[in-house]
Amino acid sequence: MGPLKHVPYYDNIADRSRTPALRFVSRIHRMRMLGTALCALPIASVLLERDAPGWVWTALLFNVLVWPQIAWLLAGRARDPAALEYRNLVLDAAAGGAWIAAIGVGLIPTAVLLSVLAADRFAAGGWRLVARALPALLAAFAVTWVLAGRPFEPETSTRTMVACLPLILGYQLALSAVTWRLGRTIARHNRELERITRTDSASNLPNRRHFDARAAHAVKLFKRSGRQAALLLIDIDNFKATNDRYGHGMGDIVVRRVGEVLRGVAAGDDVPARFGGDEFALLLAPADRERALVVAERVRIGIADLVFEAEPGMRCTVSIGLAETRSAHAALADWIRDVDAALYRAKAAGRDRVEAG
Ligand SMILES: Nc1nc2c(ncn2[C@@H]2O[C@H](COP(=O)(O)OP(=O)(O)OP(=O)(O)O)[C@@H](O)[C@H]2O)c(=O)[nH]1
Repeated sequence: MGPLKHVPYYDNIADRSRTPALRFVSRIHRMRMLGTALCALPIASVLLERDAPGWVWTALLFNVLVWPQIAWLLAGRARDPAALEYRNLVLDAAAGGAWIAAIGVGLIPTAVLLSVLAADRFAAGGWRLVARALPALLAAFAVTWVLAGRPFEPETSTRTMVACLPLILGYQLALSAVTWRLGRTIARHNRELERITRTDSASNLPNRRHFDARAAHAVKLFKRSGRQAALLLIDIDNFKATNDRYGHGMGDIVVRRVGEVLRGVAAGDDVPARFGGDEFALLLAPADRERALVVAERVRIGIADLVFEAEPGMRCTVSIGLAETRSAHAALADWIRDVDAALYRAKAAGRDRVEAG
């Protein structure tokens, strides 16, 4: 088994889909197998009519059965599988050009082959790939056409037209399905990316940027429609001492557990968030002072009651400042200033308490 370790990990077929580039190659591989098989039907129909020699049939079988596997292996082993697959797609186009010449430019199969070749290249690499593939297609067509004695038989028999149907119906549908699946994957990735950009990874809570946007919106809503909201700033008490005594790792666990308490307390449109460092925020919307005081007390007690398995003797308390929206708040910063002042009073009064501003 020694030499195996020199083989790239994606040499194992089951591993091929592990990178985006190889997923791309794998998608093209499946489409190539389907496409070449379906393209072969009208080509074979014309070759039968033209009584083509054995070596032409061998070339067709090679193109349908062997070439997709070679392309797949080459792309899988390449340093840059996607770049190699683009080259393979250009070779596919050249093969297409040669077959169009071999069938004497039969009108219907030529039109269908050209449309599939163009759509496929466009789906994989846009206009650039179409522009790269076109000269290869034309060159292969010209060489084959001259070598084959310039055959030109545009009429298409009924059988060849019927042989085009699976390509027209099946392949275009398969290509649409691939494009649709790709669109769904991109949409899912975008959602995940958006979630990551608004989440603080240590506490798994929305981050300051997201919080600021939601709190600023709450200020606007209050001005526009009088919808009351309340803001809590929650600061861990003596967190530096906790870090010094139990280690930074335990401090990180505290941050995560505080996040869990805030998430558990938040309801409806409330926004729990990591405000920064050892400070957290909870936007309650809608909320009057009464609800804010009740929720703040639940947060304070919830955190004071936390038990840490790794350090059963460790306790964590928080000081909380709160204020509801007021007409004096021209902007979010004014609201935060009020809440901060209340928090300062809670710290000054001995910590582990709630103060309303
Ligand atoms: N482990 C850990 N520590 C953090 C994190 N964020 C901030 N801290 C620490 O939190 C501590 C905050 O210290 P201070 O601002 O002095 O406040 P404090 O010690 O909590 O004291 P008071 O707020 O006055 O009760 C600093 O030592 C920071 O390094 C974090 O994500 N993980």
